Amino acid sequence: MNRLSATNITVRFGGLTVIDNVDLEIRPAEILGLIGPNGAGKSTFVNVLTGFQKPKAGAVRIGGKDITFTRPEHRVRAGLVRTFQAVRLFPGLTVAENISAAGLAIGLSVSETRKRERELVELLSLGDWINVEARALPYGIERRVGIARAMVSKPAFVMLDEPAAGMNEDEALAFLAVVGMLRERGAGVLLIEHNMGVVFKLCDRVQVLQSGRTLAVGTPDEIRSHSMVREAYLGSAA
Ligand SMILES: Nc1ncnc2c1ncn2[C@@H]1O[C@H](COP(=O)(O)OP(=O)(O)OP(=O)(O)O)[C@@H](O)[C@H]1O
Repeated sequence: MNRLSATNITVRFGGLTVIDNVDLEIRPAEILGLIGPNGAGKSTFVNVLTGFQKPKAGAVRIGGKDITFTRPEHRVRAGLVRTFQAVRLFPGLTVAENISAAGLAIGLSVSETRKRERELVELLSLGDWINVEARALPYGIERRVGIARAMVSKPAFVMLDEPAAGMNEDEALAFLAVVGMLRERGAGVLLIEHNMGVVFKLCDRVQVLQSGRTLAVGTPDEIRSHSMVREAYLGSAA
């Protein structure tokens, strides 16, 4: 089974160790929640997985193949994609054009791009929006188009860094359905999310980072009842 694995990852900024010897694994068709207080190192870790940050030590592998020092665009070709905290759509292009642009950018043919664009529009219920320019989209739809763009390459692993941030309740619920769909299609998903209700409902496993180290990893039930996690992070919210 092809897994995305990171072993013994260490990241330093100057003299500051931000990630300290952390292991993480994402399996196909699972959603792994990555949680922890502000500054715990979650975004930095995703940057290491996706190639935007070189680790000081450790290795990242997909299906055993070492990709630690490959560039982000190579990782996309290897099946690993991310969405960004800030949406990066072309404001003057329509939804359909934004999705197609992502397909053409990774070298798909025009006909294959069109085919995948239609599939994604259907899958993500974007039919009412295809001819709308990105600049005019409601926020939740904009984020969904961002996910459609990330999915054009049919990724095996998808990294979502606070994808529901700024969404209203309805948008967040619609979004959760989309993340579930990624899993149904067999993708391994890493989800950074501050809403613990969402994390515990959606994720198959949860990894807790604190000060750049793994405090705990387990099923939502295990994490909810983990005494150190409750003390350090969840407080009475659990
Ligand atoms: N480029 C950088 N240079 C120096 N320090 C950095 C850099 N990027 C992040 N840091 C520091 O690394 C630590 C981890 O930051 P990171 O953004 O990964 O945490 P996070 O868990 O994603 O936090 P949040 O939940 O607030 O997004 C913080 O102390 C942050 O200030």
